[in-house]
Amino acid sequence: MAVSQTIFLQCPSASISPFSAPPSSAINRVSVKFMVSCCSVASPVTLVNGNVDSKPSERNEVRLGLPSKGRMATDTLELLKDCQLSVRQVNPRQYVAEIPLLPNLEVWFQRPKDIVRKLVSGDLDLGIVGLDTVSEYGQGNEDLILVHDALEYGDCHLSLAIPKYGIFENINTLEELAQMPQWTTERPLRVATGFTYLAPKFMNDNGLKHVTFSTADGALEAAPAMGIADAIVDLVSSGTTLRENNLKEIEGGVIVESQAVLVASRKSLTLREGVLDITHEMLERLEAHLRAAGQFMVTANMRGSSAEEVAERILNQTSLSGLQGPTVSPVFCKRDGKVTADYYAIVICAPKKELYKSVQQLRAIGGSGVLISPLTYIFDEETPRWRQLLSNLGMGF
Ligand SMILES: Nc1ncnc2c1ncn2[C@@H]1O[C@H](COP(=O)(O)OP(=O)(O)OP(=O)(O)O)[C@@H](O)[C@H]1O
Ligand SMILES: O=P(O)(O)OC[C@H]1O[C@H](OP(=O)(O)OP(=O)(O)O)[C@H](O)[C@@H]1O
Ligand SMILES: [Mg+2]
Repeated sequence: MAVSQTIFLQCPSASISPFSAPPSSAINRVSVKFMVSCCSVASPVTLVNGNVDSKPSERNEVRLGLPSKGRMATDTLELLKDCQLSVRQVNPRQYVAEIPLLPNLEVWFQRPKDIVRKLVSGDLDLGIVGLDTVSEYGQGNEDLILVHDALEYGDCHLSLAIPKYGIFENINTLEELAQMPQWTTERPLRVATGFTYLAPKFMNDNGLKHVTFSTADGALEAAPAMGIADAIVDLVSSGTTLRENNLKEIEGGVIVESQAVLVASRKSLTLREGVLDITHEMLERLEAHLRAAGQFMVTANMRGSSAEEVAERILNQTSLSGLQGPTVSPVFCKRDGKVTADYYAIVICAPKKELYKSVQQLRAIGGSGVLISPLTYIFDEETPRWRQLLSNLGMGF
């Protein structure tokens, strides 16, 4: 079923029509009508995202969408490489690639918003993008499932920001902004944003009544100083751009906390052969890698009278207890013709952040020859996210 959202663009600034979201489960193809009302005649144009056919596309390959450019692109390829899922791309302008370790998988490089649109239209099965993009372009569509919701890069948040000066000087919360007497039907709060779904929805959900929106593709932070808008809704990560443009965030103004996520189409997971298996392998590798990324493996030698005695010394130190306690093994040598163990080799995992503290504690209890090595994976028992995914798909047990 095709669903339409009508956006009215006016010149010189645009105002987005009252936000009306279709029931999310009903969307499998989103068509957008732009009513261009700055010209003398309003002319509706219907655009369709992705597959124009109503049948699911017949293909045997599983398709993964990865960001083709922007700040997510390199980090995504790096993460996959760290999971031994290196992407082989013949040249940077070729948009299809492969992951040799996952046969039957095609990688398609796309702009992040197009990845989400193509998941919804059924032209992709899996994708890696920011949660902000999933929320904005997925519009709550129930066909989109977050397989991994925290890939630990691309951190930012979508936030409402207002000037630090003028009538906003003493406004520090969303509630205070909403209660300002200035906003009326004739003179609404003007918000500039590229997030034309989430921003109106947020304002609506929070009871801000007199609001209009204008949209632009970038450098939104300039809009208040240019007199085009009173406030902006945009992504913030370090906060530098807001600061440099004399803008501030306010309490209650965060719309989405975002980072990179692995997202899939429910239909693909349940109906397309091979999607679930590839998703399982990707999820296992991602989880095992991300767990390992925060830890180092530490080995050391320690003099002792028995493995238990050495273990006890280690366990008495809070930052040395490892994942499931330390591994302690005797180091044998021959003395006076007798095989004995005066030393024990110990292996622990130490959080990267506490590495130096761990080394100091090891030394303090007699550790020597301390070796530190990076970890590639920590595979635990079945990942909780896999169980959650199966139960979400109605396949749980
Ligand atoms: N400081 C940041 N600003 C914007 N996005 C960020 C930031 N930090 C992380 N991200 C994440 O990176 C994603 C891609 O942003 P980026 O600006 O690189 O590409 P884009 O917005 O698709 O392209 P363009 O800005 O050229 O339109 C965002 O959707 C968001 O999830
Ligand atoms: O909090 P900060 O670390 O300063 O980052 C936030 C800025 O980064 C993004 O812009 P981008 O660099 O993508 O440029 P754009 O406006 O052209 O999209 C975003 O739209 C903000 O403007
Ligand atoms: Mg950008």
